[in-house]
Amino acid sequence: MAVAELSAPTCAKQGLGSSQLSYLSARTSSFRRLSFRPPRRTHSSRISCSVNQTAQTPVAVETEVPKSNKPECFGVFCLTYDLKAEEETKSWKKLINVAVSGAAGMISNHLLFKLASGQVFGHDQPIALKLLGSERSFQALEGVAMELEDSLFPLLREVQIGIDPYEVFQDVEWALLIGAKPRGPGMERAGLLDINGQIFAEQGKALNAVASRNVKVIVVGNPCNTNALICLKNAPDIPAKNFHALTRLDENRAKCQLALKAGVFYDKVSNMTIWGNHSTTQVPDFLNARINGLPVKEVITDHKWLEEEFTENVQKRGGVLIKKWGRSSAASTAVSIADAIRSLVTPTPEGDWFSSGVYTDGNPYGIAEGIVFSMPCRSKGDGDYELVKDVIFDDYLLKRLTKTEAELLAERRCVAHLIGGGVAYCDLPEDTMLPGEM
Ligand SMILES: NC(=O)C1=CN([C@@H]2O[C@H](COP(=O)(O)OP(=O)(O)OC[C@H]3O[C@@H](n4cnc5c(N)ncnc54)[C@H](OP(=O)(O)O)[C@@H]3O)[C@@H](O)[C@H]2O)C=CC1
Ligand SMILES: O=C([O-])CC(=O)C(=O)O
Repeated sequence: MAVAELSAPTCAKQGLGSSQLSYLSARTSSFRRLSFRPPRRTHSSRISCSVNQTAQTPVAVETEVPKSNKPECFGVFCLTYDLKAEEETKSWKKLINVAVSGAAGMISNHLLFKLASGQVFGHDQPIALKLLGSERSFQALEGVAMELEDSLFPLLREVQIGIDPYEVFQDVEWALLIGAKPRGPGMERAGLLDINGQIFAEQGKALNAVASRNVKVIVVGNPCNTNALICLKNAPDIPAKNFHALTRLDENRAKCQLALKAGVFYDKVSNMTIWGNHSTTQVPDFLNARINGLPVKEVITDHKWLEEEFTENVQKRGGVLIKKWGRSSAASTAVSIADAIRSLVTPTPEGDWFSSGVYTDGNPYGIAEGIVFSMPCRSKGDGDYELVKDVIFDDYLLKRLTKTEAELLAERRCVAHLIGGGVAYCDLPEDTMLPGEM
């Protein structure tokens, strides 16, 4: 049976019972997933919805809301408008589909509103948000969708909520994978890797089956490097290069610390690389970074501070913040996800670069292949990136790189069963920690 026959809700009247319809739809989806994969839809067949009712003419909205062809639209987003006609008149770009997992979580609560406002993809870029939650979070997800409705963002054309990645990831061009289980008391890191690994293996398979062939994936849920590795290994039809683990928050933290020490505003700090794992072995590279265009070591002459205090402050910033806040960084993480996306969709300023955790195959630095490792990247603004070649290394940096590389190789051994690598063997270094675990 086709998706539309099974669950397409006749869209509820605005504000009346729409969330119940969406909820039922999502619940049936989770059953359907066992035996059915929905066929891929083409972009040209999609009719989109709008919240900006004054700026356009609805196709037919009177007392009865027309039937939507979207099986899992939410509330006001089920109203049917002819986006194409409007796009032409307003010279907007083609609608993009962006999936967000863990959409009812804290980071998403900041990020979704940035995405919908146009701050991230641009003010001429209409967007469809596809929110992935779970049975556990479904009500909260409805609450998020209601807040998005009430925000009246002109660029937000669709909101879908669901619990089945095979439906939510349909045709997505960006997948922001934030949802992950936090490490609980007494839980071994190997246990965390395994539990979250299962989530990212399933999501990789779903992306492989239904997402755009050129989908860009940013993995935020921890441990994000190895989760990204699991995800890409389970999505063999999508270029491995398209997968990122978020280390932009670490880059931003490092810039802030250097600016503080040098007594300059943080926009004067550039060329900041975070190497390696998003963990306490990460390496904030003060050898190649610059302040006001000068090497950091020329501006900050206290090299002991750079090697010890600065490095540790960045590595452990997440943990310190958790102690203060009682929860992990959410707002600044959302900002850094926005930064990471913008760095891929706008050209990198001449001479500068940004950090991202990317697949190491073919890297020019001699880092082991087959892992996801944060490295310096530059983009032409087309969603793709190149690794930066003109970086230098010294003994201190090389020693640190070896340590974070060893940690990622150990994490990879631990999840071998999830990446087609045979039997898992977990021998993680004892001091392996997420930034938030300090
Ligand atoms: N890379 C980085 O720089 C950073 C990464 N992080 C990581 O981002 C992730 C999300 O953080 P945040 O939004 O603050 O977390 P929240 O706890 O607010 O939300 C996490 C979401 O993950 C989902 N989840 C998936 N599986 C489970 C599970 N088994 N148990 C509980 N929740 C689960 C839940 O959504 P649902 O029920 O819908 O699945 C939940 O809403 C975490 O892994 C965190 O460590 C945080 C800061 C920085
Ligand atoms: O460990 C966490 O959840 C928080 C985290 O990654 C960070 O703050 O960098």
